[in-house]
Amino acid sequence: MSFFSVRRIRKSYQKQIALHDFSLELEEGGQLAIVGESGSGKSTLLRILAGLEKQDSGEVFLQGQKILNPAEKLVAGYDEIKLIHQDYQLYPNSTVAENIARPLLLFEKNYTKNRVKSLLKQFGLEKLAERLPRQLSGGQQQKVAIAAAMAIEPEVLLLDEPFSSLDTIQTHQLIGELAESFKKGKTTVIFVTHELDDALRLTDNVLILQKGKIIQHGNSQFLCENPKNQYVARLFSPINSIPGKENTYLRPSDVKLRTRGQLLGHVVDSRFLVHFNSLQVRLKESGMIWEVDDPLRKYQVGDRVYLNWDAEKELELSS
Ligand SMILES: Nc1ncnc2c1ncn2[C@@H]1O[C@H](COP(=O)(O)OP(=O)(O)OP(=O)(O)O)[C@@H](O)[C@H]1O
Repeated sequence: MSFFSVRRIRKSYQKQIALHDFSLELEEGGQLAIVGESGSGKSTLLRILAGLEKQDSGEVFLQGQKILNPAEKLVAGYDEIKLIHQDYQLYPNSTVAENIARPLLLFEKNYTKNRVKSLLKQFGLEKLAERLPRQLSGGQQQKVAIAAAMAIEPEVLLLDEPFSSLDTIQTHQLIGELAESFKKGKTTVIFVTHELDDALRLTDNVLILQKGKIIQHGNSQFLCENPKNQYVARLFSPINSIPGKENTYLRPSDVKLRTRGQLLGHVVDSRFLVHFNSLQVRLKESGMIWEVDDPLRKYQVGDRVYLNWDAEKELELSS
């Protein structure tokens, strides 16, 4: 049996199925990102994994020990499994160091002092130790919340989109920093998010959840090259439907712009992006709009272009 083992979890709310037969194995120190759209069952799953919500069937084991749900245990939850979400509250009148020390109140003083010192270092919070939460940025507050959750050295850390209040730049920076500190501490982490980009900044081990079901599990290259359905494909880029070929699509980067060839169209819009111009091309025959990358920034609105591609780049995708 692996370190953290989730077997055939099912959960419904009234008639709504939130999770179908969810199973997972994770090794000690392993990291997994679960990507799913809103309502796909991510929060429900994490609450069940933490022993904070009762599943209809299925079991969770940590190091071979069964995680009991609230119907089976007097005090719900476990110190070994910490769940952090966006609304995690810091104590407003306690400093950063005191917030991190809070969960350690019953521990020996010297141990607490050393543990807080080591967490401040691990999370790069040493210079902020004496500040109050209101004197910190949103990202710094999140880091303190995560450091406090790790004070009692949980075996598993569950992160439920804890960064949604931050902007993209802050989120990416924070995830990068956390990824480093998790590696140092060898923490087993499950991170749920609806943003693939955020997931990949933490780990290349990604599981895609849709309507409570596991759709695909793999690394980013595998998922990008072999998407199981349109949702997985669209996590990486927009996709263009090929006229006359049902369920067959092309990524904008796989379309070649030429002066003659397969499909004729006109550029109707062009946007400057960092590595290429992104063109909107109206296809002459079907009237469809395709999104196409123009890496040489050659084409302008109004230009006539032929769109070509290699057959092996075609993606056959169910909805
Ligand atoms: N307490 C509840 N009572 C009834 N239905 C619920 C309850 N909690 C969740 N659901 C439903 O279960 C499904 C999964 O919800 P869940 O919150 O787990 O999804 P999620 O992927 O975390 O969504 P989000 O990204 O929006 O937080 C949704 O259809 C939701 O409406």
